Parts: sequence; C-alpha cells; structure tokens
Amino acid sequence: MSKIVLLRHGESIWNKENLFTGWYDVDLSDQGKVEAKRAGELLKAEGFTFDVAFTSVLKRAIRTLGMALDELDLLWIPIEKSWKLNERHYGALQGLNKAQTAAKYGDEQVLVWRRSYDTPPPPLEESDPRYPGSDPRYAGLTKAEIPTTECLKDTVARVLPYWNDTIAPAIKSGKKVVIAAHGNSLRALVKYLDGISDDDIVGLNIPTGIPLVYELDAHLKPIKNYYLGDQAEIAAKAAAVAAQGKAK
Ligand SMILES: O=C(O)[C@H](O)COP(=O)(O)O
Repeated sequence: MSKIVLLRHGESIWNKENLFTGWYDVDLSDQGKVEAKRAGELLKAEGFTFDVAFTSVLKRAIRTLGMALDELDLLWIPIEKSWKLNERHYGALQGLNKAQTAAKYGDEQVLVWRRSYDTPPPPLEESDPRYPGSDPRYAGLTKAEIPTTECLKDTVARVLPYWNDTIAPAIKSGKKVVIAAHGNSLRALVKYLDGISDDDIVGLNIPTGIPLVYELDAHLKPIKNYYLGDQAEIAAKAAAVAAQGKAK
C-alpha cells in the first residue's frame, strides 16, 4: 500500500478577490500562507514524510509546497515542477470576477464554464497579453500545447500523461510522494483515480490548503481517501469554493 498526498495551494490573492486565475501567476494571500503552514503542521502531526514532491510552475503552488515542507523539515527533497500540473487555463475569463461574471451571464453559464467536463471558457486571442506563448517558462512547449483556454477534459489530457510517465513510476518505486497543485489540475487527477463520471465531476470542489490523502494498492488503485483536519470546516470550505461562481 502507498500513501500519497494531494495539496491544493493555499488561498491566493486572486482567490480572495474572487477572480478567475488559471495560468496567471498570482501569489498566496496572508490567509493562504497560514493555510500552507497549517497543512505542513497537520502532515507532521500525522507522521507524514516525503521523498519527492511534484508541483506546477505557478508560485501559489510552489510556495505552498515550500511552506508545508518547511514545517516537515523537508525543504531538501527533490521538487519536480511541471506546467502539466498548472491550473486549468481559464481562457478569456482570466482576471474577471466570478460573481460579477455570474451576474452578467447567469449562474448556470458560469457553472458550465467552471465545472463542466468538456465545455471550455471562451478562448484568448494569441495577441492577448494573457496568452502564455511568450512567457519563458513555457518556451519548451509546442504551439499546440500552449492553451488559449481549457475545459477539464483538456486538463486531464496533460495531467494524466504526467501522472503515468512521471508520478506513478516514482510511487511504484517506493517513493513517498506529495503533489502540490491547483483546484482543477487536482480535480483532473481525482477524476481519474476515483473513476468519477463526466457528470459527477461537476459537483467536486477541492478546498485550498487541505492535505488530501490517497491510500493506493499495488496497481495504484485507491483503497480510500480522506482530508486531514476538521471535517466540518473542510466541507464548509469546499461549499464556499462552489459558491464562488454564484451572483449571490
Ligand atoms: O483558476 C482559478 O480561478 C481557481 O484557481 C480555480 O477556480 P474555480 O474553482 O473557479 O475553477
């Protein structure tokens, strides 16, 4: 049996302001830093240790991982960063306020953009300053790999090969693994691990800064999964994520 930990970054400044973020590289809010430290404390209290860590190329996930590893005195372990663990690209919605977008287009439309499996948000033009094509961290990507928008299906299509080619072999070799990533790149992974249907994934919301433990069998099939911490508080945090896309 292997145990892995999935960790969504702590609250970011744009989470706090309720803005669609995607590939925008925003830092943690003060609350997000508290959450990241707390995640490390929880992992330490439960006796977790790690041999290798995987994260995205976005600072909110990298910083969360660093702060959690610092609590565990594991800042020295190898950290592999990949764009394949980035947040889902939010296309032309990036930078817009979620509640205001719902007030303009309706709660239902925003739910489709946020949570449907295969309907992407409106795309960016390549001339848009938000297009990631000239960002040096994506210099190694092919044109086809650089998104102008993504639905969850598109995110699964990059997260899953990274899981299969890089993360799963590390787990199978006996390494203890932590993955610090994002709400939707982790939804992509959880959908795959738990075999969640395209319809049911709409209802899955992952709270910020809470360690999600998966116990896996020898074939890396989940035996069980659970969040560390106060379960009522975690459920309230997940419900708050769901409510971010409502006009109110
Ligand atoms: O990119 C974002 O805005 C968030 O990290 C995830 O947003 P969502 O919960 O609206 O999909």
